[in-house]
Amino acid sequence: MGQNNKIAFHPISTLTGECEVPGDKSISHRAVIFGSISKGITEINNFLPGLDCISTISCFQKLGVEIKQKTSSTVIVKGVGLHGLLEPYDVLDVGNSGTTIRLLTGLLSGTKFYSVLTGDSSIRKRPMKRVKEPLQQMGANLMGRDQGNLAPITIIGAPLQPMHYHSPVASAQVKSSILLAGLWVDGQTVVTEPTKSRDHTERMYTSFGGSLHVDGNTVTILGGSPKLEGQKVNVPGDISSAAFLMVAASIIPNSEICIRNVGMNPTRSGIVDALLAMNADIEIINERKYGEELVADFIVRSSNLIGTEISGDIIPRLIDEIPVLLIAATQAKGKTVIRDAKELRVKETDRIQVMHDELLKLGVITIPREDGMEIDGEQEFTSGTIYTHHDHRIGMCFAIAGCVAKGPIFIEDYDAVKVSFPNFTEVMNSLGAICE
Ligand SMILES: O=C(O)C1=C[C@@H](OP(=O)(O)O)[C@@H](O)[C@H](O)C1
Ligand SMILES: C=C(OP(=O)(O)O)C(=O)O
Repeated sequence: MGQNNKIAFHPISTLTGECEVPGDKSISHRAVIFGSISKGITEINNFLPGLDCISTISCFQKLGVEIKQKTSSTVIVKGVGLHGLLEPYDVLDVGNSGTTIRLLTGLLSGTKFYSVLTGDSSIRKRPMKRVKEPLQQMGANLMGRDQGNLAPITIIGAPLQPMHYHSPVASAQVKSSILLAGLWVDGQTVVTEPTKSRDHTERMYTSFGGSLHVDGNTVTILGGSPKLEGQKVNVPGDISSAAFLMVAASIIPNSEICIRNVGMNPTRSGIVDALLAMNADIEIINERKYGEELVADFIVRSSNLIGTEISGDIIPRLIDEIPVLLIAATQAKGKTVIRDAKELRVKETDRIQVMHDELLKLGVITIPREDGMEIDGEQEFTSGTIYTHHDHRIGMCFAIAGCVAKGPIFIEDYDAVKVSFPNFTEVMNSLGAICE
């Protein structure tokens, strides 16, 4: 492990200032995807230059799309149209990105060519059955390890049929994978979810000129190779990245920060609701439309948090923020209970187990459950060393913990944060964090 792959976050007495977080990861992926399958130029501003989104760019370059990063966060895509994608000359490597592998499996299922998708050791453990089964029902010809349930996934493009899929999980990756496959279908593709998951695919498809119908938790798309046109996409700041700063300002005493231009899509804003339920001091100002999305500025001040229960329909609206909510819960008065969040077990890591194990290294006790966790508040972090298991969100959780610990927290494999928040250290430093 290189020297700069381990870092220490030290306790601090205040977090103050103004900042922005980088562009939304989910929206950045989709802007590259829709830009590639549209005709004409797509300009993406405030693109997230995180490793996951760079993986999406590199996959589409191998599929014959010209994509240039004018600056790290300004991307120009020369769209080739759905039928202009070319058989890739090599295996498509999605790196650490679950979104890329699930969405591309759907999109590539309807081509006329052969392609193979793989990724890092975490990706090769993550379930692909959730997209493989519905896509096979549509006629997709997919193979992979463990009877097609694990990457590497081989796709032999095939004609696809209309389908109404009732998804057992509320997953935007499953929904989007099927909808992207549905673009090839002569007829309707319908997806119904148990609870509504993030709807960035639906919003962006519409802004590129596609038409679909949303009725509650059901989305219907009329395929047959729609005519999509390149667009200018302005990506809002990622609320999942802002979540780390919101929790930090809430638990570090004497803090007041302003985070500008944060995405406030209602299918993503569960973190705000959960923190408000915990008595956080969050002021939401300048709420405004931002293309198809909503953004706002957040003022967050320190507060005396109280424990809460987080379960049910809110879970898909804050699934990636649960690890950092656990950090907030350690500093709250009373118990916090997380339920209905079994999905955490199939993310970059098993985030229930990893949070339990790494918190324990710092003297914080939790009770892991199959679908969540129980955690008592008013627990102190001792100084110590934790390991990210190459999960970006785990790394950032413990950076925040270090700010309120009794002594420094050392984070091994810290580079993982580059997956979604490449300038996390710089932003934290600008607000007064001490790390080295
Ligand atoms: O579609 C997306 O961009 C994402 C969907 C979510 O995963 P699931 O669809 O598996 O819930 C989320 O955890 C992931 O970070 C990004
Ligand atoms: C789960 C995540 O992403 P993905 O599924 O795209 O790897 C995440 O960013 O927390």
